[in-house]
Amino acid sequence: MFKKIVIFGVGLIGGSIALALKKHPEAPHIVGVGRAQQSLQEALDLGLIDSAETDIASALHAADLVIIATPVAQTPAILKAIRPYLDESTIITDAGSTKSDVMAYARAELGDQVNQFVGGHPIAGAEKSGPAAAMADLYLGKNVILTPDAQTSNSALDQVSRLWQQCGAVVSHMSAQEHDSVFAAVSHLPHLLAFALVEDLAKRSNAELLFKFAASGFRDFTRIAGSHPEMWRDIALANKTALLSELRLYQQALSDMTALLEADDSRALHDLFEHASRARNDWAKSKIQ
Ligand SMILES: NC(=O)C1=CN([C@@H]2O[C@H](COP(=O)(O)OP(=O)(O)OC[C@H]3O[C@@H](n4cnc5c(N)ncnc54)[C@H](O)[C@@H]3O)[C@@H](O)[C@H]2O)C=CC1
Ligand SMILES: O=C(O)C(=O)Cc1ccc(O)cc1
Repeated sequence: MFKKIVIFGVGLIGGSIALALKKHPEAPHIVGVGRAQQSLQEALDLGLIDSAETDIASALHAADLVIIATPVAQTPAILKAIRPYLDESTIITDAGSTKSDVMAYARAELGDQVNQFVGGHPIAGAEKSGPAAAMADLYLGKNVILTPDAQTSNSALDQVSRLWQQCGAVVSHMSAQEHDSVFAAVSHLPHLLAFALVEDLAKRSNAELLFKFAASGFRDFTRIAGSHPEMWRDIALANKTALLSELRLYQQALSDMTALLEADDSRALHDLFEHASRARNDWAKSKIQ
């Protein structure tokens, strides 16, 4: 178990790591470093962290792990700021939703200490953000992807794996590039579609009427459009190439569906819905087991 952990960004993701670790008998001392004094104070009041620091040198003194859980575009500045205070055994990891950008930032900012960096991404979260949204059981049974490369130290990788296992998660490894192409399809694209649909309706002159009668299907499809704007701006820009390719595939799927509807192709529409419905139900069943 780590003895002193510094978390940059004590919101939903960083705060949930802190709460999960606090359930262990030998819980580490957890220091929070934040951008907004108010949310750091909230994290202290909620008992997510043991102390709050604004001074990076004191925050990092004798720290054995640094976790970056901020929007991904904050990563290079944080790595630059901590570099002078890292000793040779301090491990650095992150929880960002994109990984090629983060791995490149680590190579650019950490120099010969890049082997101490382990890229990570918990596949668990919510449309809610901030310290008050943190949950001790957020990671129970959930996947965490780590993206080691040829330079990553095995010992750092093992220790970060164990940290996530202590939070109840199931750890897998992938290259950063594979990670970004998988999550462009199953996470980043759906979030953009939800934002696009809500925005399209919200801009219409009869938006009030539309929202008044929208029901559970709309709620399910658009829940994630309530997510944090800065976080999603950063994810979209960081994973732009993979996301643009998913958007093009989706546009083609919409064009194909439009053509079927225009042609009143009842049989093809039914087959498409049947195939998609079976795939969705099989996926949901496989998640319950
Ligand atoms: N929300 C989700 O469901 C998931 C989010 N992630 C990733 O985790 C990261 C954090 O997301 P959340 O916890 O949801 O966001 P959040 O908004 O709940 O928390 C982020 C915290 O970082 C702080 N912050 C921002 N810039 C900072 C800086 N330069 N230095 C120190 N603190 C700073 C903010 O004040 C905030 O308290 C993001 O990179 C996101 O892509 C990963 C998996 C799931
Ligand atoms: O709210 C939801 O259902 C999510 O999908 C949360 C989420 C958001 C970003 C991630 O990188 C991983 C999980």
